[in-house]
Amino acid sequence: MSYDFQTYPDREMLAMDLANQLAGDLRMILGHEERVVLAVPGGTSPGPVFDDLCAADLDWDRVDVMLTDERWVPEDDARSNTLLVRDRLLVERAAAARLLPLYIPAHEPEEVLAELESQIADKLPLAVVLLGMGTDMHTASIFPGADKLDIALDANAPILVPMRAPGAPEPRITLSARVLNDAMRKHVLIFGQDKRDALEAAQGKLPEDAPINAVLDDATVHWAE
Ligand SMILES: O=C(O)C(O)[C@@H](O)[C@H](O)[C@H](O)COP(=O)(O)O
Repeated sequence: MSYDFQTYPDREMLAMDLANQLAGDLRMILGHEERVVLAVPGGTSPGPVFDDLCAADLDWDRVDVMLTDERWVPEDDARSNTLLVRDRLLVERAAAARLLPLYIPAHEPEEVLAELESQIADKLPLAVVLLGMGTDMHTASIFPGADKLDIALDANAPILVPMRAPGAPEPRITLSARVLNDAMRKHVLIFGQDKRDALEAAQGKLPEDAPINAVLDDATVHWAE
C-alpha cells in the first residue's frame, strides 16, 4: 500500500491548495465524462476547504455532490453533515451542483436505505473523494468496533452501510470501503499532530483495527499542524 503525503505550512494554505487540487481533478474528469460525483466528509476539518472550493471555476451543473457518510440527525441539527455541505460547499458557483442526499427523515437509517441507494447506484463510480480521519483511525463512518464493520470492509459490500459504533454518538450511514476505493481520485484531509501520529500508528494494521487502511492505497494525504 502506498500513498502520497503532502504537508503544508498552515491550515489556510492547505485548504486553498487542496481546493485547487479537487477542482483540477473534477475539471480533468469532466473532460471525458458527462457528469461526475464528488464525495466529501463532514466533521470539523473540511469547512475551510469547502469555503475555497465553492468558488472554483468549473462546470458545477455537471457535478453531483454527496457525503461520504452522515450522522442520523435531522438536517437542521448542528451535527448534520448535510447542513455543513449546504452552508459551506453548495454556495457561490457550486450552488449549481446537485446534492445526492444521504439523509431522508426517518427514525432509523435502515428504513430508507434502499431509497437512498437507488439514487446513488447509477451515478457510481465516484470521480473524486475527500475523506477525513479520526484519531481512532476511522474514516467516513467506518469505525473500529462498529457493529457492521465487516460488511463495510467487504470486497462485495453494498453501496451504503448503516453503522452504530462506540465512537459515534448517533447512528450513521456510510459509503462502504469498496465504493470509496473505486473513486478515480482519493484525498484524505487531516489536521494536527495527533492525527499524523494516528496515521503512522495505522501502518501495518488490519483495516478492522485501522479502517483508514482500507482506503489509503494511491490516495493523497494532506496534513497541516
Ligand atoms: O461525519 C463525520 O464525522 C465524518 O465524515 C468523519 O469520518 C470525519 O471525517 C472524521 O471524524 C474527522 O472529523 P473531524 O474533521 O471533525 O476531526
